[in-house]
Amino acid sequence: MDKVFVTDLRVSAVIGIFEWERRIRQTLAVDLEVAADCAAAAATDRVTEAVDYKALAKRVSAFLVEGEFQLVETAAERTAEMVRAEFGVPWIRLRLHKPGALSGARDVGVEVERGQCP
Ligand SMILES: Nc1nc2c(c(=O)[nH]1)N=C([C@H](O)[C@@H](O)CO)CN2
Repeated sequence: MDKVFVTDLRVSAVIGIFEWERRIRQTLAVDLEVAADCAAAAATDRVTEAVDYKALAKRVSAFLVEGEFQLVETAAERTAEMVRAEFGVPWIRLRLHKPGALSGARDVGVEVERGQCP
């Protein structure tokens, strides 16, 4: 299966369950992979035949900023749903990191995988 991926996409967003977290922005980092037919894009050499990683990153960033989610689970699940619907991809794996959120740990987060590989 071919994939298009974006790694370490940094987004500054409201995220968290505590009252103090609702008043600030924190960094989220997103790694995502989506199933894509790279041969079809390569055959035409046109981005219109590809999953445009620039458009994908822009939309994911805006979605996370607008969402103001509490849990990283909710943010990951809703983002995966949105990408599948709007970009027409049959499969996605998304890791959402909230670096520095846990004292004593470098990173925390979740990984979700949704849909079927073609
Ligand atoms: N499984 C989760 N655990 C926790 C979350 C979360 O989103 N998913 N969030 C928090 C707080 O917001 C934390 O990041 C700030 O101290 C705690 N546990």
